[in-house]
Order: sequence, then structure tokens, then C-alpha cells
Amino acid sequence: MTILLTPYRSNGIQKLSQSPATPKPGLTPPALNASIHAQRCLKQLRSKDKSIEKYIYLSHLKNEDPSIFYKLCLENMAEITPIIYTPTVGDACLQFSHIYRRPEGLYVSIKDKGNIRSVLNNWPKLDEARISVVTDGSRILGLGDLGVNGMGISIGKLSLYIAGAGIRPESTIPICLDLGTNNQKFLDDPFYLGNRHQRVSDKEMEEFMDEFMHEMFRAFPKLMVQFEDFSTDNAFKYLDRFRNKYAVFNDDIQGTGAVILSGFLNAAKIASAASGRPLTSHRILFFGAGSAGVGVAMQLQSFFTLQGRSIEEARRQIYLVDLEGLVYNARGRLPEYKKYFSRDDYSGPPMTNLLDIIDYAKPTALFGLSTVTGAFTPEVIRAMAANNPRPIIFPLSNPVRLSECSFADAVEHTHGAVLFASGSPFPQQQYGGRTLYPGQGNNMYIFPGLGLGAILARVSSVTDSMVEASSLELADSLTDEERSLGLLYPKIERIREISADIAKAVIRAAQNADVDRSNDLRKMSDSELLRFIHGKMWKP
Ligand SMILES: NC(=O)C1=CN([C@@H]2O[C@H](COP(=O)(O)OP(=O)(O)OC[C@H]3O[C@@H](n4cnc5c(N)ncnc54)[C@H](OP(=O)(O)O)[C@@H]3O)[C@@H](O)[C@H]2O)C=CC1
Ligand SMILES: CC(=O)C(=O)O
Ligand SMILES: [Mg+2]
Repeated sequence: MTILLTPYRSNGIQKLSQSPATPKPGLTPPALNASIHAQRCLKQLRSKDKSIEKYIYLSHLKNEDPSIFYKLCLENMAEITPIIYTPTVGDACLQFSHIYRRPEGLYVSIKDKGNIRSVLNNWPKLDEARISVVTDGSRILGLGDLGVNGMGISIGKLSLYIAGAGIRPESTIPICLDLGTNNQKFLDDPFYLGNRHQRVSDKEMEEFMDEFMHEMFRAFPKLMVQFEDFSTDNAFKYLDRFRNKYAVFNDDIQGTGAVILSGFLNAAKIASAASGRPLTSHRILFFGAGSAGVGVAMQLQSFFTLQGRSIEEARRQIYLVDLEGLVYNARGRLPEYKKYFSRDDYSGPPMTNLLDIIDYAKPTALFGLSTVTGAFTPEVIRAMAANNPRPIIFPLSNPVRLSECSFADAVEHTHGAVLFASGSPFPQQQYGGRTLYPGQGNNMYIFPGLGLGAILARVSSVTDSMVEASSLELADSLTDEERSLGLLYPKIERIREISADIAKAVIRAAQNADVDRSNDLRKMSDSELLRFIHGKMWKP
């Protein structure tokens, strides 16, 4: 590890390759030692009281000395992930225009329409680019339209790509598209860093997106794009529009689908053992029917059909709830993405009370992707426990303050029986003399490995089979020790090992689907491929 003396100050790309192996005498204190310096940085981090101050400190450290930053991340994943990612990244995005210090990432604005190529060409390392996280800031976590402040989420996700899958820092491009914002508070804020107008029309956005994607893949031919936190309609629309043309996936729809299928599988095995119910006949109630809710529903349905259920049977195991309650045909007009799972077996008056819906659907699993804090009240949790010996309750909304319930509440009101995962982390709980561990059902377990596999196989598109492979691999990755502790997801400290396994599964799925462009990998045995993947990981 080297200690940087003169960080390269251009848009967050450090000249890692040119940092001196041994600092020149006189330019650093005589006893500066890399591993003690990492401890020094950790001590400085821990001395800060507020999580946003920790975020600012780490952000600064990453830009000054990425090697130390990523070393700290890898050695302290459980402590640092909640700072650089959810929940703190939510606050950082809210305050982005106020805490901004220096450029990082690439901003492409509606004003660049017709000229996007030249903006992309300004990126310092065109040949290096492999992965870009692109947001338009229109639905950042559950915090709504944050406009250009959404850059913080692209940066945070890419830090996890680097820490979690060993993507080279200089191969990542955080991008925020500035298509305006409908956030009046931001439009009135003199510090706001984006264009000061309402979001552009659908037609204008469509023309912009077509040009943007075309130019992205001309400028960066080896790229994979992750769409992040687009508002619901656009999340579905642009995934559909580009998925067969470019190497692109939507993290909120597909990444979340994969990670929740994985946690559900591990939870359902335990729940089925307690109830005697077959794994494939679980009933799942989604509180929240947006991009994440419907994305997870599609992934679960696909899994049930692969296990032998008919498409119709699998569809009927899923219930969606939105702002107007249970989603059913007789309710009236529905957006396209809700129609598929809309119930045709209920035609009564609108069913808006979650307790009534639980009573009607008798779900074995309840997922929250609604952004409604505390929607899983003690009564709701108790109703789940009354119907199921081991109820599966996943409040998945981010950040933590939008979670549908806390782990402590879920444990208390199910007498410790709950099988739990949340989008943002909660502390473990003591119950009946045992320690109970919450799972973190967050797409952060999927996208690093999925992205690594996709770029190593040089895929031309990201298929459903690749996403599904990532999910099944994650579900399988629990060790005996983790299973004995009742975990639904592996410990985050093992993220590199898990990402490598996921990347291998993704590469094999890409080969089976014939979307890979790296023939050499086809010739490798599984163990050779895994060694190759580990060898490709950047290490701080
Ligand atoms: N854990 C993870 O890995 C992930 C978590 N998420 C989190 O999930 C949440 C939702 O994201 P996303 O699906 O993209 O957002 P959307 O805005 O697309 O969806 C939100 C959904 O919640 C519904 N909803 C809102 N208020 C209520 C209410 N009072 N009662 C019932 N339903 C309600 C909305 O209803 P309507 O359709 O009627 O407007 C909509 O269907 C966010 O907090 C996000 O951070 C997202 C991706 C990954
Ligand atoms: C985790 C994530 O992608 C989200 O909350 O939007
Ligand atoms: Mg997201």
C-alpha cells in the first residue's frame, strides 16, 4: 500500500498507478507507516460524533488516499458501509449541495443535449471505464426527487463496487443526469448545484436518454451501466428500452429482485420447516408496488415457476398493496407495471387497511417497499405471527428512518419468531437468552458481483438468467456457522468472497445465454475461473 503525496485532482480519479511506491525523503514525517496510518484514520473517524461528519471525513479520505480508504472499508465493512451507503448516504444526498467540496463524478445536463459526446469525452480515463452508476436523482432511496444531489448515490454505490468486488477505482464513473427537479425546496435554495427548473417533459427526456446511451457506449465501449433510483415509470421504461441494446440493468428492479429472492429463499426454508408448508406455496404480500416491489415480485414469480409452479399459480401467490390499498382489477385504471400482479379474484370495495389485507391474503411473507415509516405496526406484526409460526417480515425501505418497522419491534411482537431483513441495518437483539441477528436485504449484496461478472465476461446485455444466477448464488453462500446463527444473508465482511462466487455464476449464465464476448473464460474450469476472478480484483 502506498500513501499518496499528491493526489490527482480531477473528478475523483486518483492517479493510483503513479503514486510513489516509496515516498521521497522529507516529504512525509519520518515515522509514517501505512498500517499505523490506517489505524490513525480509523481513530479520527471514530472520534466524530455525527454520522454526516464521518461521511465527510471518509469522502475526503477517499479522494486524498483511496488505498487507505478502501483498506479501512474492507477491514471494517460492517462499521463503514452504513456511513458511505444507506442510511448516511441518504442524509449526504439531502445535504449534497451544502456539504459539496470538490468535483467527483460526471454531470450530464439537459443543456448538453445534442452535445453529449463532448461532455463524455472530458472524462479523464476513457479507456479505463468499465462500470457506471447512472441516476437522474428523481427518487433517491425513499427520499423523493433530490435532483442533482442524487450524485451521492452513484458515488456510494460505486464505492461498494470497488470495496466489495475489487473493481479498479479508475474504472468507475458515477454519473448524475440533470434533467431538472420538481423539488421546490431545492429550486429555492441558493446553494442548490443543479439546473434551476422543473423536470423536462417525457418526450424531451426520451430524446436525451437515447442520445446519452448511444454516446456512452461509443465513448466507453467496454462499459456496463447500472440505472439507479429513477422514478418508477422511468425505471421500468428505460430498462425496457435499452436492455436488449446495451449492457445495462436496473438496480432497484433487478438488483433488489435478486437480493430479496435470495433472503426469501433462506427464510422460507426455515419457515417451511416450522409450518410444513412447501417452499413453493408461500404467499407474499408487498406493501409498496413501485419499481422495487414489482421488481421483487417478478423475481419471486420467476423462481416459483422454475420450481414447477405454473405461471398462473405463481402469479396468484403474490399480492400488491399501494397507496390505494390492495391492487385488483375491479379497482379501476392501473399503471402498466402494476397490471400483471393485479388480483382478478377480488372485486369488493377497496381494501385499504393492511390488517384487513393480511386477514384476506393470509401471507406467509410481508415485504415493505413503500417508504412508509412504521407501517408495520405492532398489530400488523402480531397478525403475521398469528398466521405463521415463523413469519417472514422484511421492512426494506431506505434509509433506516423510513423502515416499515424496526428489528426490535419485529422481535418483540413475534416473541422472537420473526425471520427478518431490512433495507438498512438494525442492531442485533437479545431475546429469551439468545442473540437474534437482523438480515440486511439490500441490493449491495448483488450489484458488485453481478457487475464484476458482467465486465469480465464483456457481456453485450444483462439477461434475466444472469440476475437470477446472482440471486441463487447469494442464497447458497451462507456458511454452516452463518446458518446456525439464523442469518438470512452472509456476513458483510465476506463480501469479496461472495462477489467472486456471484461473478462466476453470472459469467456462466452469460455464456449459456450467449451474451459473453470473452471466449477465453469459456475454456476455464470452475476453479480456474474463480481463481481468475480473484486475480482480477483490485486490492488496496
Ligand atoms: N432494500 C433494498 O435493496 C431496496 C430498497 N428500496 C426502497 O424501497 C422503497 C421504495 O422504492 P421504489 O419501489 O423504487 O419506490 P416507488 O416510489 O416506485 O414505490 C413506492 C410504492 O409504495 C407505495 N406507497 C407509498 N405510500 C404508501 C402508503 N401510505 N400505503 C401503501 N403504499 C404506499 C406507492 O404507491 P403508489 O404506487 O400508489 O404511488 C408505491 O407503489 C424506497 O424506500 C427505497 O429506498 C428500493 C430499492 C432497493
Ligand atoms: C438500496 C437502494 O437501491 C434503494 O434504496 O434505492
Ligand atoms: Mg436504489
